[in-house]
Amino acid sequence: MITVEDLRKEYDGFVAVDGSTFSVGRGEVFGVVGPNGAGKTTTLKTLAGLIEPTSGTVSVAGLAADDPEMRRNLGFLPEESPLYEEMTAHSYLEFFADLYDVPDDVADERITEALDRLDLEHRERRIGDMSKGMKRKVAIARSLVNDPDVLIYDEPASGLDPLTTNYIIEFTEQLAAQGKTIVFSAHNLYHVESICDRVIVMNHGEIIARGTLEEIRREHGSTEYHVYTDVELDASEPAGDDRHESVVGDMDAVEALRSQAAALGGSVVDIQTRDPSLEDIFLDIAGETPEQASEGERDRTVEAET
Ligand SMILES: Nc1ncnc2c1ncn2[C@@H]1O[C@H](COP(=O)(O)OP(=O)(O)OP(=O)(O)O)[C@@H](O)[C@H]1O
Repeated sequence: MITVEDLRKEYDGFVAVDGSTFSVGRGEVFGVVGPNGAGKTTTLKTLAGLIEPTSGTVSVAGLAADDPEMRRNLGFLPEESPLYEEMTAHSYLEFFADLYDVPDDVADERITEALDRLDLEHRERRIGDMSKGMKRKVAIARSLVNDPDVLIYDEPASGLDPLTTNYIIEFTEQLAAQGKTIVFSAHNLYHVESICDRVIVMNHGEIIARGTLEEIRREHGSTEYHVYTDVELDASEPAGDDRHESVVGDMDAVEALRSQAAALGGSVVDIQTRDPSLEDIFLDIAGETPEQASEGERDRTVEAET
């Protein structure tokens, strides 16, 4: 559905995206993950035809990203959505449906359905008086007025309270189940873990890992074993109910803990495995946490500006 080949974007000599190649299949939920400044927004805006690449190609459903026909079949949710503060959600969405030449009756039905599904309360309020979460829901509804096959969402759940965040993530899942192709970016890796089929992990403009989460997990990061004993061990931490928790990285170490507990007259009462999170994986690949990478990005930007 989407093909990106050797995409590069420079801003006055500053390389924001450096040779990205990836493809997204029809009906897939594809995550673009990375810390601040990694190049996610630049990548997404290029997919949406809003930024012209310095070099490389982007095609959506066989059309070039700047083809007007492609733009009609795409819904873009910017990271910060400028909304018309004086309008109500409904009139604002009608206005956009009109821009896409959606017939009034179809638009009305589509808008009501989207706002119902998004559970937007107080929809007759002027947008300027709405909360951040409500505004984001209006922006998401806006991305749907033309009933596009492809949705490009830049940080759809960033900066929202956990309840609204979950709502938006679940809604995105429903859109995928309906057959929409969705590309979305996130720096909070947790969101991606729950809904993406495949991801690319970006850092400093480059793709540093790609694949399904399982593939990436297999390749980077390792499973943790949380071993609970009824006696205190050398490196255990109290875990309530007279239990003690030790965290180790492989089964040999688990067996060593079992022997240690037995030597002290105790035993292992529970073992839980924990897969590495994408945060752990990022640290493994990039050698820094996403937060450290963001800091570095700021430094790099300052250097580039001076
Ligand atoms: N118009 C621009 N002019 C100059 N530099 C830019 C411009 N837009 C982005 N950049 C720089 O390009 C790099 C990538 O930015 P981009 O917005 O794509 O990253 P991001 O991963 O989306 O980050 P964030 O999560 O903070 O939005 C950053 O260092 C940014 O400062």
